[in-house]
Amino acid sequence: MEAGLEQLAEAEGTTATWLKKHHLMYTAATRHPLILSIRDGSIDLDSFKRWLGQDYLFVRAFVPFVSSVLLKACRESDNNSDMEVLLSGLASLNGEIKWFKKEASKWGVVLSSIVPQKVNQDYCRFLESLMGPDVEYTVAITALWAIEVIYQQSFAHCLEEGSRTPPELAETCQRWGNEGFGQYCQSLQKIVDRRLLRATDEELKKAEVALLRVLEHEVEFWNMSQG
Ligand SMILES: Cc1ncc(CNC=O)c(N)n1
Repeated sequence: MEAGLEQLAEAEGTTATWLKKHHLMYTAATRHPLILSIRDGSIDLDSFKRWLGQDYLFVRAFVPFVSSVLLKACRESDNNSDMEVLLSGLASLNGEIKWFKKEASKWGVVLSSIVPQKVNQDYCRFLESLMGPDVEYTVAITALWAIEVIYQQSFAHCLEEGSRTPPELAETCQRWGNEGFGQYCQSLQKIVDRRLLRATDEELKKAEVALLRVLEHEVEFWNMSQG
């Protein structure tokens, strides 16, 4: 039984093993009360607006982070297609920033006067800590995958059958819950698993720690938005 499970995990990749090992934290991040309240329609719209404003600032800080991972891929990757996956992710952030501006005006959220909260600053500082040339590509792309997959899993949950997501929030859920974004996350996960197969023990440890830090920051980010 034990060996069977381990073999399965190995066939699935290291990321799947880690998500099983840390499933409580993973569930805390992807099934947070704020997400569940979107899904059941009981969401407090002030929480949503707070999330919207703070997430806009986060995404602006996320652009240089994704660029730094792209730069590492160009320099360190053993596979040509990594660059294309990362470039598509970077390109989609252009539309995302435009979407935030449109969505903010729809809700009467004035983006120019949003002040980053401490939780958001801490998360952005964490991103910055992964941007230096001393951080391995494998570690940085593990964090990127984790950041993306948490949003994908969270918002896809709000689109599942039986969910009662308010129609005015459907577009938000679509943005990260759509199938194309799901495929992007899977592409990232495949890259991470491929890199982890060739990683040193030290890199493996650092990558797993990066995943855990992302999970913690994401839970804090939802908590902050909920107020
Ligand atoms: C806090 C947080 N985590 C992940 C994402 C998703 N990535 C890019 O949009 C996001 N927007 N915000």
